[in-house]
Amino acid sequence: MANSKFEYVKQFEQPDQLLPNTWVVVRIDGRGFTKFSSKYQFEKPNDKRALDLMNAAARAVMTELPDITIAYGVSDEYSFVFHKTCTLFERRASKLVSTIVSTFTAYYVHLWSTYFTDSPLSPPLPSFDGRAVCYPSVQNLRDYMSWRQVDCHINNLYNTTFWALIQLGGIDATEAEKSLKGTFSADKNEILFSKFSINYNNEPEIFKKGSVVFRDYEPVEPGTHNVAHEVENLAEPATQSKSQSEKDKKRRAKAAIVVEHLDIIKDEFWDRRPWLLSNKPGKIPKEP
Ligand SMILES: Nc1nc2c(ncn2[C@@H]2O[C@H](COP(=O)(O)OP(=O)(O)OP(=O)(O)O)[C@@H](O)[C@H]2O)c(=O)[nH]1
Ligand SMILES: [Mg+2]
Ligand SMILES: [Mg+2]
Repeated sequence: MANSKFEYVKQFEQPDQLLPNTWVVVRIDGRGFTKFSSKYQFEKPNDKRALDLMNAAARAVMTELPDITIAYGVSDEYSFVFHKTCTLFERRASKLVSTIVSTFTAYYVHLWSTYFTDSPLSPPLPSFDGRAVCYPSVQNLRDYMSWRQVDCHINNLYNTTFWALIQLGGIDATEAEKSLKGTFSADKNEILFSKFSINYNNEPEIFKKGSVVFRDYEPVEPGTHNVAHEVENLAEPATQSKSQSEKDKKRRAKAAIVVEHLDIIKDEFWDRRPWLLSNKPGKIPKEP
């Protein structure tokens, strides 16, 4: 077929393929959620309905995009991790980011009324931005995840203390900010405990640790017969029989996608779930 004289405009499209063999993280973040959360009267500092809604939307994204290995969410943000061998959309950044952002936003709006039963959405509707970043090593990826979880902890400890001072201590925001200026974690723990008898350790895990979403198979008990070994011994994709990889794919599709509030900084989380960062994508433990 002859090209039209307009077709040259295609040349203006720039390639945006992400670096091969790197872990791709797509992080999305709610636009103007300071205002949005006040419009819908989110509870301060944490609104369980809002977090459950974020988690439900993230689960839906992971169900629709089986290439996502793991996701981590806190506040109005979510990070989705693609395996380093992932070739979805030829690793084009704009396709990956826009698909995640629109799928997440669509489910956020669709599921809104399930979590906010008494406040129907009205314009301006919630929207999210997104970006993709490549991490070349497992260590870099884990440091990224740790960075987000540390951020969750620091912000939550601050916000919990700040709002306790206001809601329980009866002081205003300016005074609360002033009394927290220059304080360390230990000081905030002390303020919570001595002034309000709140033991920060007893705060809900979802607030303290954020939410991690992943496909679950039987976790490996440290020091026991190990599925990790089996995962490592599974054949490379090239040598793995077609029927086995088909079976794996089916089990992966059927696997439960769980939302947990666990420490993802320490090794234990990753050691118990070796399929998450395995060199061999989609390799899952053998069935018992
Ligand atoms: N009250 C309340 N507010 C929340 C909750 N989760 C998120 N937020 C609000 O959402 C904001 C998220 O912070 P940012 O993403 O940095 O700020 P933003 O207003 O969304 O601005 P942009 O992301 O730059 O568009 C917080 O500062 C809170 O105001 C919650 O559970 N309760
Ligand atoms: Mg935001
Ligand atoms: Mg944010």
